[in-house]
Amino acid sequence: MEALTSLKVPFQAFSSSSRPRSWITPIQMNVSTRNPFFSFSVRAQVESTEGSATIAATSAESVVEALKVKEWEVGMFQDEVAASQGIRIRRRPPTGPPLHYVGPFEFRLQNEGNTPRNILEEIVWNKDVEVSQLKERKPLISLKKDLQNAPPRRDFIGALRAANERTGLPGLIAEVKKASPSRGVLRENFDPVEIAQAYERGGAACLSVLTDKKYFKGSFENLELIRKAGVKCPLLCKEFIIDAWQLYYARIKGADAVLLIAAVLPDLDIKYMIKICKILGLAALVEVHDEKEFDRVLGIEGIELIGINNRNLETFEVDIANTKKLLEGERGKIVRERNIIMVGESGLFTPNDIAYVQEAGVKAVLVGESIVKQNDPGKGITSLFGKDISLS
Ligand SMILES: O=P(O)(O)OC[C@@H](O)[C@@H](O)c1c[nH]c2ccccc12
Repeated sequence: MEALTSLKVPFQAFSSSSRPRSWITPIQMNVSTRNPFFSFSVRAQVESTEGSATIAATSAESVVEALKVKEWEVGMFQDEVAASQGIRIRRRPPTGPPLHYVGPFEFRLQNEGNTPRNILEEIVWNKDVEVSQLKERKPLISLKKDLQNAPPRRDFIGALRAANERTGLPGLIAEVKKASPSRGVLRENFDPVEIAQAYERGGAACLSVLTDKKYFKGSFENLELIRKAGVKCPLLCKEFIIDAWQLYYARIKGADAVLLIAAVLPDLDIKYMIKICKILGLAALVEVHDEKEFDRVLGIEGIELIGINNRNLETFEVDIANTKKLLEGERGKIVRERNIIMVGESGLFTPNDIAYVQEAGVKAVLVGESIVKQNDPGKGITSLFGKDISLS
């Protein structure tokens, strides 16, 4: 009997899954080559991004099978935790239980239908694949090294507060957005740097840069280009974040803030990511859409910036009354007591809209469509607020 604890083998090597989500560390391995048969037994610790467990097996096939079963069970457990918090978005398409799974029957039923239930779920499933491929090319260890060369961080929240005090209006986060799944292409002649500079001249406090390619025609290149062009407004990396690896990546590419979507992330993920953001010096804009998400987020310590999305990301319905509804009563009181900056997001087109969400209690707004569509996006800001809010 020999103990092998240093060997780490990606589970991917054994499974048909293309995502290296688990690792096996043999605890004990016993190989016998006595004739006429070759035999072995193994006890191993399985670690995955979702948890860990011990397995025992006596043949190569059963090791593979036991690993598949464990990985599947851990994934199921994660989905259950998310569902218990009211999260409807599943992180990955269900794969179905492994062939020899012996477990509660209802698990089998839950796995039926592996098409996404809505656009947000589709985006998240695609993002999961995209991020695991990026991670293979650039593991966290090498990203951490690149951190030294990341551009200096700027104070995203400070810029919003300052703008609010300077103008008496909500601080503007102006969005560099070429397209969206709900609206299609918003602007054909799209020069991200030109738009960013026009926003800055027009009086934006901060900018939001879409980096998702597939659904929003954005890119990390746009973020980098804007940062390198010398735009001083702090930058929000507008991405679907599902893995802490993306926080490091965003920081290296020049982001000063990131978006965390409560409809996608369970509480523990949000807590963990907020901690990493603090270490990296990134501000976190935590986005909610309904009361339940808002209450979950208010239960998490250390949150300074919360966005209320007026757009339902599952149905695309937009209603700016959502901001008002969520800030009424007790929730609004908690926000004021804790000095949390609230951001009104989406569907804001006119000075009346701005006044309406400001009255509801926001100190900042996030606006894309109405200003990015204008020939001169800087002038778009003036018409959005009904007055010139530029510094000059
Ligand atoms: O273009 P609008 O309606 O002004 O919306 C901007 C912004 O709120 C929206 O792009 C947004 C808010 N939360 C998101 C999450 C993912 C993608 C996009 C978004």
